[in-house]
Amino acid sequence: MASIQETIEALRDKLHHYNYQYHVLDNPVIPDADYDAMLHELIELEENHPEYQSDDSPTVRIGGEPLSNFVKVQHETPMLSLGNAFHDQDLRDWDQRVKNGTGREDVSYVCELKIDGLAVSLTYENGRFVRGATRGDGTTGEDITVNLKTVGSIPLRLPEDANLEVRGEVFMPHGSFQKLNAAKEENGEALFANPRNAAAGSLRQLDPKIAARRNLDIFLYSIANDRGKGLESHHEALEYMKSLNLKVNKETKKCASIEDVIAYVNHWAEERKNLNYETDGIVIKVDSLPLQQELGYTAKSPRWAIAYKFPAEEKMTTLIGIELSI
Ligand SMILES: CC(C)(CNC(=O)c1ccc(Oc2ccccc2)cc1)c1ccc2c(N)nc(N)nc2n1
Repeated sequence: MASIQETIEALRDKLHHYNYQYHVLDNPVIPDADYDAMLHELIELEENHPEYQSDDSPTVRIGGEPLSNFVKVQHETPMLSLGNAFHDQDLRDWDQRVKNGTGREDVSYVCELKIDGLAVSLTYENGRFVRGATRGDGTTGEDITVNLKTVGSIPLRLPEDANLEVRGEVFMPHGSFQKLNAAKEENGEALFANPRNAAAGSLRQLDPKIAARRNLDIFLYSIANDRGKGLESHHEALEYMKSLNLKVNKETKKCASIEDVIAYVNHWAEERKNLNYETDGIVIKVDSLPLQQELGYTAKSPRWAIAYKFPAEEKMTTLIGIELSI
């Protein structure tokens, strides 16, 4: 007969696994009703046995008590911004600067969709999610850990005791955005102008139970401190992140030349309308980490990365109002 503690631990492991399959692999392995039943069984067990409470239990995803304010967080590694490109030629000029800066002709790149959401930083200690923060001004952000714990695609524990900080973009998928605005319309409340504002507004809620209802999602795109992993390329870093159950966008692609990059950019300039989340460009990075180090940084952004910006679409105007809690 398993002890209460063994039962609780086994339930947690199973729920973490089902959560990963559903939110990261987009591959549900049990019906939602079964997941909910197991989650409520765990909630009850934890309530009756507070001595086994754990802050990386799947039950934290429903959100605890509201905060009175957000605590400021200093980023160990600054969250930098990106230089912009608007035309194919800008990308060729940047490629030439990269080649001049490294003395190499054979530079390969990684292309990533630029998600129109909110940049965040996630810190894992001994394989457990211990802190999540907004970008803020790049040096100081806000601790929104309790809200990020409600995002199903953010693992609360990793498959190994890794210590790392990763960066990514939290976003609200189109379907969730439409549902949220329909509910606000129903309640005569001000609508969100776009999914980015809806995601930012949801993460700025002091009550994590509201964030938990907003169906937020995340794509991770860099490791801020790959201590001791000895990774050679950005592509490897992304593979390592995937091996840790971290969600990396599947459209990310390695490109052998800037012409391949331009082909990828022009493909997604059209294709992005078929995605179920907003993008505002493509981020291109030199793949080799040693070449990234050689190129270094300007005051606010890396020389080894650039953002190709898609032309902004005209935005519909909406009433600006105080967001009540839905
Ligand atoms: C490339 C980087 C700017 C992240 N990298 C950093 O922020 C960063 C920060 C300090 C670094 O090293 C330093 C350490 C200490 C001091 C200065 C730099 C290295 C990278 C970036 C920014 C925005 C991105 C975005 N919206 N989408 C995708 N897909 N990728 C993105 N990538």
